[in-house]
Amino acid sequence: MIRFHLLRSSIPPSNLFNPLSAKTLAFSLPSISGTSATNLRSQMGCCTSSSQSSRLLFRQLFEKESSTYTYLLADVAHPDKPALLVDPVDKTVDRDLSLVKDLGLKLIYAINTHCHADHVTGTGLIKGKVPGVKSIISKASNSKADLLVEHGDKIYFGDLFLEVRATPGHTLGCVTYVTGDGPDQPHPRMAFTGDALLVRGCGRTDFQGGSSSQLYDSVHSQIFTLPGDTLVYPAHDYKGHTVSTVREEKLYNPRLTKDEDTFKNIMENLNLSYPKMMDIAVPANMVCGLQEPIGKAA
Ligand SMILES: N[C@@H](CCC(=O)N[C@@H](CSS)C(=O)NCC(=O)O)C(=O)O
Repeated sequence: MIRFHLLRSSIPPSNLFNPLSAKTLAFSLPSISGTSATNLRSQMGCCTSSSQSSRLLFRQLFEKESSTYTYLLADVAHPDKPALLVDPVDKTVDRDLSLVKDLGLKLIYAINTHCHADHVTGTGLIKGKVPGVKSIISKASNSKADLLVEHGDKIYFGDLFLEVRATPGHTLGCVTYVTGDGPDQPHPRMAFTGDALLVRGCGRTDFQGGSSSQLYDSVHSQIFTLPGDTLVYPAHDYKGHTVSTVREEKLYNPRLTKDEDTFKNIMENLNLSYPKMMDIAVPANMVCGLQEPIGKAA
């Protein structure tokens, strides 16, 4: 048996959020038995990530209709190779699960950065296809999931973890997941920013409880305070970018380098049309995604 746990502990509180009391949610899953996993272990120890960590396997995956990035992370130094997916999309679930299988990983979590408005999360489908996978979203999203996380929580997969940072503004429940700070954790750190911070952009703030003032504060207090070499991995890109760094965005982000009033003005004048899938995606994502492909669900 291997143990997976989500640890609720304090990280430096921001002026936005109350510090949390320590709480651990623990549960067990059967260990994987598989032979190919052992053979793959040594091959996967290097050259799989932009961050230097012998433990981390990292893949960035793309869904082209919604221009969404899904991220696969696993602790390949752990005997069970526990893995998680950040922001899976319903249309690419089979691709993602094939990769997990090929690499001999044990998927334990399907995580969302927020309740998406432009595509249906793959979380519900994944839970139907891989028994034991737990879905995760923020409590502040008011969505359903197996585990509802809050600012300061740590999501462990093997000996690696993601820290939860509340970054509301695009939606009320947006969070950024940041790899741990410690000698055995990936270096540089990696921030999965969802729609809070995009490469040279940011998420819109005109629906789902969005607020440009809140987004400005979230990015400056929770993302721009990370080390400059922290890799920024967004949930979307519409221009072909794949990754940035905190240092780069602090210097060159055309919206967030401005003062707050200018930022608010920019956000009020984006004039974006509503996402085509919004009326389907938001209700589905409130329950962590449809259990059946679109059109077949009751
Ligand atoms: N045309 C797309 C939706 C594009 C869009 O609105 N993207 C969002 C993130 S998904 S809700 C956004 O925040 N964009 C910010 C920007 O500056 O582009 C569709 O119809 O799905």
